[in-house]
Amino acid sequence: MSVLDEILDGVRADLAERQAATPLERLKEMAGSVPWPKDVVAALRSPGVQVIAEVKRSSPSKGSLAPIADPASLARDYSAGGACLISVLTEQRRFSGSLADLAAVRAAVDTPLLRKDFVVSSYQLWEARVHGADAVLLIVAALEQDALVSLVERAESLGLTPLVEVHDEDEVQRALDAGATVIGVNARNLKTLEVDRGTFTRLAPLIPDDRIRVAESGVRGPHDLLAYASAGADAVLVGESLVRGRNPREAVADLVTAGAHPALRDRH
Ligand SMILES: O=C(O)c1ccccc1NCC(=O)[C@H](O)[C@H](O)COP(=O)(O)O
Repeated sequence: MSVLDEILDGVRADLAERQAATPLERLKEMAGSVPWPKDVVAALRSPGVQVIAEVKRSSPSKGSLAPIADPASLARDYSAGGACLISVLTEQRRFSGSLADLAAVRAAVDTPLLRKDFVVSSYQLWEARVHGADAVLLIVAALEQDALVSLVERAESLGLTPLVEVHDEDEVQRALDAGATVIGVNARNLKTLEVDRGTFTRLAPLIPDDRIRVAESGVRGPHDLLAYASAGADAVLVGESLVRGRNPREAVADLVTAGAHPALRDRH
């Protein structure tokens, strides 16, 4: 069984428990008292290469990365450093995240938030809304095409921006067919878990200029942001190097400064 299939099995089991505890109708009522999500597309279209900073405690590829006892405090650092979007991993079994992390980060910062999880059901979109997300990750490899199309539409109807993640040429086409505006190319191969930054260079030209291209994984510092930028990235998504570094605010600020270089402005 692949790592993705293993993760998805766990996600479905945990989801069934949450659905039993909180019926969808209750979630819908709760969403009524949560502010409408922020415009993530506009934020990502700001001049320069934008930085998406991730709250990531552990991962299947590296195991434990950082304890992150206070995700709200880390998010405040990311926000102070100039992150355009904060990604909060909510998957529990392999990434040690939770919806409580998302809610805590929501209460701490005004920066737009991405719920980073393995979304297989519209129930998870409602959860994302209720816990304060503005965007949700949809992984093409985890979804049949009709499910992808329906989740993109449902996310947008709830005001959530879908970040549609791809790993190869076929998945780029599926993301485009599903009408995705924001497309993330993940350099981490879901079968081997190895990072190959060349994946972005190969796939970015297949994504039209009117979409937003996000380079995900493998950013160790400003040099990687600049390399992704020269291959066409409008934004980079960064986890490990920020949570393992000594000063997340400065690390984000260094990336933001690199992304704001005059040569990288007016890219949209
Ligand atoms: O990080 C993993 O090991 C992983 C394994 C299987 C599916 C997804 C995985 N990571 C999710 C991500 O996409 C990254 O957290 C994100 O792109 C940040 O990457 P990095 O900066 O390299 O931590």
